[in-house]
Amino acid sequence: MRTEYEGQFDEESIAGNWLDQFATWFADAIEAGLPEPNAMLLATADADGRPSARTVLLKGYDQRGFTFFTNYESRKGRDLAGNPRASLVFPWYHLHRQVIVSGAVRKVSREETEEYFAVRPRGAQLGAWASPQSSVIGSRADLERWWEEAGERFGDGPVDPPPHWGGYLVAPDEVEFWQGRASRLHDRLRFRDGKLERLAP
Ligand SMILES: Cc1cc2nc3c(=O)[nH]c(=O)nc-3n(C[C@H](O)[C@H](O)[C@H](O)COP(=O)(O)O)c2cc1C
Ligand code: PXP
Repeated sequence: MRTEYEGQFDEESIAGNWLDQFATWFADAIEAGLPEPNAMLLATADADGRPSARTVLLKGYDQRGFTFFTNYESRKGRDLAGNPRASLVFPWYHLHRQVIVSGAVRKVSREETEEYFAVRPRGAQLGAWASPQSSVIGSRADLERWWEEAGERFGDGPVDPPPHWGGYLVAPDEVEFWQGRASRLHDRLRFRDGKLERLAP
């Protein structure tokens, strides 16, 4: 398999900062009808440097960075407790683009978690209570029973976020915008320390 990439991206056309450039490319990804344009790979490492990666959904971004929500006691949550740094990759292959972020990670405020949790479908809210994310469990039936039990506990009332569930903010040290080009001579432009740098492909 071999795909030749086409595109052009240069110091003239890139925005003056990572945030504006990300907003432009994210809008392009949505406009292009990519499946789950807000899906991003999240790489973490534990305190011994053992890496792991998985997909999470971007739920917000602004000058501070990129936000996603998860279980704080999951593998990624444990990794981030011991080593609060991460890398994100937006894999927009159909556009021959990727955006790569790396930076420090911190939890968002409880208010921000509550605000987001409130707009999730009730089934997913109960799922957050039911699932001991990343733990080995006995069966699918156990999981469904825990979900039913959570539903019974909350009855018809609102479901609060579990204490072990919430958002993380990845505050970027660097953000790379990668545009595929012919002959593997891709464009790689990176914002770091407020400076724009070009990297070899
Ligand atoms: C498209 C997609 C989006 C996902 N989004 C999230 C998410 O936003 N938060 C989350 O906790 N898990 C999400 N998951 C599940 C994770 O990939 C992963 O299985 C889970 O978080 C457990 O990861 P861990 O054991 O490495 O902590 C998503 C999976 C896919 C395929
Ligand atoms: N938590 C889990 C386990 C998920 O699988 C996902 C998305 O697949 C999410 C959280 C985040 O998405 P949402 O808040 O839209 O359910």
